Amino acid sequence: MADAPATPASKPKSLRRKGGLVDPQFIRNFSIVAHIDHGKSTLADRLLEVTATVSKREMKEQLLDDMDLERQRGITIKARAVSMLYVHEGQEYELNLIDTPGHVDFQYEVSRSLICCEGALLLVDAFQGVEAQTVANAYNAIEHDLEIVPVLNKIDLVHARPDEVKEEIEQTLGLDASEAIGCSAKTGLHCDQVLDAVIKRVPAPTGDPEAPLQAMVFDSVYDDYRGAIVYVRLMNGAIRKGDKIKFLQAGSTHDVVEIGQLAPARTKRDRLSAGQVGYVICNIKSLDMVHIGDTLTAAHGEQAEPLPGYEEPKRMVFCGLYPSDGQDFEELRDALSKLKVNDPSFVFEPETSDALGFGFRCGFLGLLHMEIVQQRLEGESDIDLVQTAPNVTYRITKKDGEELEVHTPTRVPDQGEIEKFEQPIVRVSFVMPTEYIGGIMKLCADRRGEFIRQEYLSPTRAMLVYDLALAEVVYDMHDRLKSITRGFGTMDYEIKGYEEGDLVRLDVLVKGDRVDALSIVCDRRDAETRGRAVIKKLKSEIPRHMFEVPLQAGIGTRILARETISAMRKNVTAKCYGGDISRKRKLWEKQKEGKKRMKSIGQVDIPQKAFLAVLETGEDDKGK
Ligand SMILES: Nc1nc2c(ncn2[C@@H]2O[C@H](COP(=O)(O)OP(=O)(O)OP(=O)(O)O)[C@@H](O)[C@H]2O)c(=O)[nH]1
Repeated sequence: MADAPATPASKPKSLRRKGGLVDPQFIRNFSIVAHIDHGKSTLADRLLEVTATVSKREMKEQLLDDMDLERQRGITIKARAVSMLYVHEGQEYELNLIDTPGHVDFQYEVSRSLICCEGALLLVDAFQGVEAQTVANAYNAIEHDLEIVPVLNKIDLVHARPDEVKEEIEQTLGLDASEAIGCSAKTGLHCDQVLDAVIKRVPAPTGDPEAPLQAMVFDSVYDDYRGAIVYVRLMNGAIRKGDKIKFLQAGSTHDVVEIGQLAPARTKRDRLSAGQVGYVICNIKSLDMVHIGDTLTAAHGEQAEPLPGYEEPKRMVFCGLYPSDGQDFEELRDALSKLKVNDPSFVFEPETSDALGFGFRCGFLGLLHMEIVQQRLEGESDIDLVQTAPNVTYRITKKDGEELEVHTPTRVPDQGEIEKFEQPIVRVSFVMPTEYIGGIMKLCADRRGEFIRQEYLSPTRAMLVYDLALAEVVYDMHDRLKSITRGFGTMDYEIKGYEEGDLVRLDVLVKGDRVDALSIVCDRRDAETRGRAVIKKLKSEIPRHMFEVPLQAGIGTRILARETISAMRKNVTAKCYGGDISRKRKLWEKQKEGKKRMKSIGQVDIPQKAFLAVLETGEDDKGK
């Protein structure tokens, strides 16, 4: 367990130098990298408890995941930093745990957080073993030159297999796992050893507290009362309340109103110096002015060099969001603007669709990010939304030399005008029990994946690496992987770049009218199968009308698939014979509710679900 609290007789040596600056040699900055559900948040909670940063009574489960939504989904979305004091062999240390999001959509944030650390705990579930994100996150940490401390979690489980998992770590990552610490984040067993290992194995930061201020912005959150709260890691120099500071990338200068650390609540400090991690508040009224990865320095006097590599986060997935009721357009704009204040990586712009009216095209870092934004929208406003199917960003060079970045299939020019049609390609790693290798290979082959390599992690588990079009991955790759491997497979991907493809725009016509929200971009060779599948799905989703509704899919004027919804008079109250008017009313009410989620195109009512018909790949029809 933790060292006993200091008594006057055994007062630990302070980590401060004369003059009050914290001596960098007594600071350790580290993060925990892990595959989802391997216990990162639980371990973070335990470390806070062992260091008495939070008492058991105060300990709400998974303190670091403080957003409601994160708690619901059990996924750490935004990076956070907590400072803990810990006494090791009579010396006081400041341990800063920088929490990183584990999901690929937030890769840029992960990368910025890792720059702020000197070491990382590589947390692996001692039963599940190494998974796709374990590998991806570990490589990421190795690339950032971090000292990696392997930790096997959940050793309390009867089926834990620590020795095999150690071997998997050595085999896949080439790390020495002989001294890996076995712990249980749930019971607290050996969690103190984890902290001792952090102190012994993670190097101290090397910054100079006397040099000009240079700090990395690795996260920010928006607070309604205080404005933007900027999380920084000081590389060099010091910062005090009242200082004038400058963001080098954004070029803006501000007065520092408050500085402090998270312990884990915001705790004011007089100053922060090289090696430390904390927050800065400057009354900044919009998160748009704060860029993750930016460098903070002094506004006057000697300025520091910008830290390497600021990047705009890349939005790879787009979809349209439309209010079901056109009246709600302004309300939706307000809701989206409010969301953006807290999440600058999300973008939106107004767009009109013949089918859906006025709405917004929204850009996300990835599919999970999209889901999260939608859930927040639904949770925070009660606008009834229609969402179009997600698509990726294409690059098109036209014959007249014009270059376009296209976020929506409707904007794809006609085939005859296109010289070059490019799409994003990702490198995907799958980790799974060996018996499913065949299934995954088939899935990737069907999606025109390019095989890169296969590795055995242990006699029973393997890793497959493929290059695939991002468009093939964003739709349902994860779901298919889970179903093929009965839940035992995991995947992760990184963007490789753009490559030319044989792509076409496939249009859908409902009763002769092209429905722009139903257009998709796909590989020419898949167009017919996709077209058939979409039409078939639409047929099952669109209710019968009092007239025939022909459905067609095609490229340009060439029709590839056709179905017809036959006419019917729908009399839903017919079965309520007898005169019970209240039952009839209930049915009518229900119908009205259903109508709200519909869009009328021409004379045809299309339910919201039908707009997702474009996700149909037609693979099921091929007998898979
Ligand atoms: N038996 C056992 N269960 C554990 C242990 N540590 C974590 N768990 C459980 O594993 C599950 C996942 O733990 P989390 O801490 O939420 O995992 P995480 O890695 O933070 O997950 P994300 O935040 O989704 O990335 C929870 O149900 C925990 O209760 C452990 O040492 N032993």
